[in-house]
Amino acid sequence: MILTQPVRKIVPSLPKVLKAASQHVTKTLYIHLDPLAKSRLPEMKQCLALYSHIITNIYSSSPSQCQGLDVRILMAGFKGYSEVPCKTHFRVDLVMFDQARSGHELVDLEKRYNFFLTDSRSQVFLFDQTCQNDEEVQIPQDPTNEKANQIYSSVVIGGTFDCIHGGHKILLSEALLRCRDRLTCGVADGPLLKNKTLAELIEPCDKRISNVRELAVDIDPTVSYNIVQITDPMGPTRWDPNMDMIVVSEETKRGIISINEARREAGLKLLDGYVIGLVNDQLREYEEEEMKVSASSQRMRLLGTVLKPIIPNPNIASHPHIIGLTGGSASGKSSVAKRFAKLGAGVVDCDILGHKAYKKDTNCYIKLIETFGSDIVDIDGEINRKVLGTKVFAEREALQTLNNIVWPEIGLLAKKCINDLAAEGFRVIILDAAVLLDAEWEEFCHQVWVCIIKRQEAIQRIVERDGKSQEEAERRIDSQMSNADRVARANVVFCTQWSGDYTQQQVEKAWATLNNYIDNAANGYKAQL
Ligand SMILES: CC(=O)SCCNC(=O)CCNC(=O)[C@H](O)C(C)(C)COP(=O)(O)OP(=O)(O)OC[C@H]1O[C@@H](n2cnc3c(N)ncnc32)[C@H](O)[C@@H]1OP(=O)(O)O
Repeated sequence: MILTQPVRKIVPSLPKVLKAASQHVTKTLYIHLDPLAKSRLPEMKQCLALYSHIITNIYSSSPSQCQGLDVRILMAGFKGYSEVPCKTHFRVDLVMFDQARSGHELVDLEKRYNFFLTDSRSQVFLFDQTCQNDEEVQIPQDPTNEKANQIYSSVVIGGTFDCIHGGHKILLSEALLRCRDRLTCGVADGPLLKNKTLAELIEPCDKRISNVRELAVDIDPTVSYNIVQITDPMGPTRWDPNMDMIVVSEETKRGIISINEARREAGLKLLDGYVIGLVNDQLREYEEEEMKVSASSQRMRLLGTVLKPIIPNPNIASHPHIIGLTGGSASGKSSVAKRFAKLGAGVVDCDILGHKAYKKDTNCYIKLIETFGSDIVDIDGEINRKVLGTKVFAEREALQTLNNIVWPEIGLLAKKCINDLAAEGFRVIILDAAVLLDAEWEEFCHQVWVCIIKRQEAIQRIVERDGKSQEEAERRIDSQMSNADRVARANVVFCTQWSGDYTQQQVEKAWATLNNYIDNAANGYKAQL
């Protein structure tokens, strides 16, 4: 979409222009500022503040006006190059103008923007003289950002850049607006991610670096990029002499002081700082999510959605649909299974089957006593799980021996339960198994769903629920597979860290998607017949 109206009128008209434009787009909406829109502007200094204002407004209102679209503002128009963005990363199918033009102006515009298009030659004029009655926006003055109006050779930014959102795009654009030659971008990794919400869902650093690069080069191919992994908060600002200015958010502005202290000590030029405000999240529905646009909230919204494509399992019948539900100790797996049961799923609790597997006088029972000694037998003649647990959780090999004895038996019992539930008419069966992935029971399932919880929270739950000491709880968690490894094998992830309502909405989201998936698979099958 080409913004052609005078720049001072762009902001007031944004909600309706963005909404109208988004009706024509399914994936990416590029926004370009026509150079003529800049006519009658005062001096350049004030322009930068106005451009920041326009960019911030577009990115903060686009989530609600252009839901689901990847909105990208091309920097060329704001930096005074009219023809740079002719090679956008994604193909441009349609050119839109924010207002209708007449006569020679139209011919001129058409000529100028034909370069955007590849094979299709469509154009749309969104409004007939959109903003005649709209007020002109006043150029915002920001006394806290003294350096807001300067252009620098080398600019630096930093962040995690997970689930790229409007806040990241504002940070990047504000930096590019003031950057002439080189932009350094530090992408946080390793210890910097330790305390992040749902850190297991953060994309690998390589992927985040390539996402930032792809976006940055797309919106501004005129500068050179130095996009690097950082594992401490200062990254290359600690030693790189070729840096002039840093753009930070309200939350990280104190970082400028420590960076400049380190640079002073190293005898390096101090950095000027430019601070951008935090953007409110217009899509926020739950109080558990942050007020500002944040990757943490974006990750929270991934819970209950399909993160890894579902690959049909040829080893099992397509009906009933079997979900392997697993998670670390105290991850809330069984409570999630109960929620699915209420929605209509059949649940096979492998923990209960485990008890059944070594009931008195069964084969497993005899083998366990032979292997672990008669002291695991309680006065009632049954296996004392606490005693057995103490033996096996203290030693990896002993646990492996126990698993080798009981898993085949639990597996047989689970298959029988699945068949019984299918005969009762359940079309979805949840196989609730604590160590499903260790046992490689994915082969019995159509999908794997995983519950995760922060390590600290799991430890606290084990201490409170099972009466274990802090050390015992830590040992139990550390002896299990990590959340990151579980997530890597999961189609859907849940987290019970917040309120019951927040867990319930994850469960309902997953249930709705699953039922759609099963219906579509069934329809596809019928269509093939
Ligand atoms: C493939 C499967 O997932 S089958 C279901 C899991 N069961 C098994 O693997 C059978 C072997 N385990 C057992 O017999 C028992 O768990 C025992 C004897 C080791 C301990 O019994 P208990 O003291 O009653 O503890 P409990 O059964 O509640 O297990 C405690 C935690 O250990 C974990 N755990 C259970 N079995 C195993 C195992 N084989 N390997 C590693 N961790 C395990 C679970 O995460 C469980 O945590 P949770 O209840 O918070 O989810």
